[in-house]
Amino acid sequence: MSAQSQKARAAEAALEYIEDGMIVGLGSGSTAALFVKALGRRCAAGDLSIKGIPTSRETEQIALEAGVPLIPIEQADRIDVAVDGADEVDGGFRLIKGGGGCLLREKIIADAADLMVVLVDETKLVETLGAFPLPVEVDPFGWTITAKKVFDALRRAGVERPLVDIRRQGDRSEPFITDGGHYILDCACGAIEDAYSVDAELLAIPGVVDHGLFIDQARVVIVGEDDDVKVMEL
Ligand SMILES: O=C[C@H](O)[C@H](O)[C@H](O)COP(=O)(O)O
Repeated sequence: MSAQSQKARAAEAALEYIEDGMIVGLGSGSTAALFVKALGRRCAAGDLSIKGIPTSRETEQIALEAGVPLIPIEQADRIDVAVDGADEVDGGFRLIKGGGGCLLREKIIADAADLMVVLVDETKLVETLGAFPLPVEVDPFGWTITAKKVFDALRRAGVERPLVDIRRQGDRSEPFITDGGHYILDCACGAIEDAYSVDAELLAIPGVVDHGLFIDQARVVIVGEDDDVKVMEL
């Protein structure tokens, strides 16, 4: 069975965490999109009354098409649950996110939510984070200087040979621009043994806006399998 159907199974299972009246953070990426569509079906059927806050323009569009009622984040005094995908998940529910460049808004919403639920297919489960390049969101001003500092920071945090590369888009001549107007540096680390050090080192660099390591945020991980779903709670 394909990763796509595992993702769809996880997306359906996440509906168990959604109750009437909730404010729901809507993650980004292909797995979160399946959840948003499933949520839209429940709303359209009149089974659920919720308000969603999207973590990206793309998710906003998907939610509008799916019929999920949205509110601007400024109107929310709390977020009950954030449901999102991930690029990697380790045994301590630490994540790498940002493969689609949405990490900053995803982290703002996950941090504000009472509960973060992560949806993945089996391929995303890892023993050690870092095979997936860590996305680091940076201000465009001085990004070449920031990139050197990111390299040094990763070395200090124990990554032996980091490769730091700016993400490009389109014909690959232009830098990829996030919804917040920033650039992304993709940092091939191989293995991240000490996520806390990487987090602290990167956040100490002035040009770094945020990075794709989500530590101590996910409390529920739903893994879509071929014939089932595995729900893991911390
Ligand atoms: O920026 C993108 C997000 O962090 C996604 O949630 C992450 O990349 C996983 O995406 P997908 O579900 O498409 O694998």
